[in-house]
Amino acid sequence: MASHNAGKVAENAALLAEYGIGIVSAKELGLPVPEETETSFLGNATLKALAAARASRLVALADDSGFSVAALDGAPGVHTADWAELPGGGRDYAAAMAKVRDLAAPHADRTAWFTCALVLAWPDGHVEGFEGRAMGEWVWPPRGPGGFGYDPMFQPAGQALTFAEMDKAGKHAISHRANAFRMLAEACLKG
Ligand SMILES: O=c1nc[nH]c2c1ncn2[C@H]1C[C@H](O)[C@@H](COP(=O)(O)OP(=O)(O)OP(=O)(O)O)O1
Ligand SMILES: [Mg+2]
Repeated sequence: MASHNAGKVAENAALLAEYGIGIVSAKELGLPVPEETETSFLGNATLKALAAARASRLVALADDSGFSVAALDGAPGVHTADWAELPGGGRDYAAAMAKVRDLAAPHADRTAWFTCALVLAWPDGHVEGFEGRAMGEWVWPPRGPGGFGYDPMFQPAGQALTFAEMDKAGKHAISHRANAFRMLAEACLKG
């Protein structure tokens, strides 16, 4: 798993476990954190998957994902992690969520969504990519202890709970990550 984010690694591990596939993370293998220089989720996922596959000589799965607000023209989008980054290293998601809220609050439209691009890469350079979304609204104040990242400020369409208030199965039933994973499983894991 070409990721250094424990929340993501856990969610993808649970999705893969249903197919009897175990993972080792790039962090556990001591692989470097690649610079995410592309302008799309699929572009950055491809770059991360290829870097890990070539370095580990294993099939690698990368997950590039982010939070988007309609009133902010899709920001933070591919820069979602950057908005949480602290100058001295580490991340502050409470501050990142507050920044989104401050910029979005003047706008009546509260539409928001998560995107997840999953890319599988083989050591020979072959790649397969899939993108999923979860539509909903941003809410304030943030609610819930579960999930990770921006989950406490996202309420999926038709739901009363935020992603952070749902249990793992509840988030997986409708998440951007599970939606992308369903396509990946259909194309690469079944049969
Ligand atoms: O389900 C989610 N629920 C809440 N927040 C989420 C979710 N999925 C992604 N996110 C946030 C975390 C991070 O701020 C950014 C992804 O950034 P992104 O570069 O793809 O991941 P990352 O740097 O955390 O780990 P890595 O690149 O090593 O896989 O969006
Ligand atoms: Mg990243």
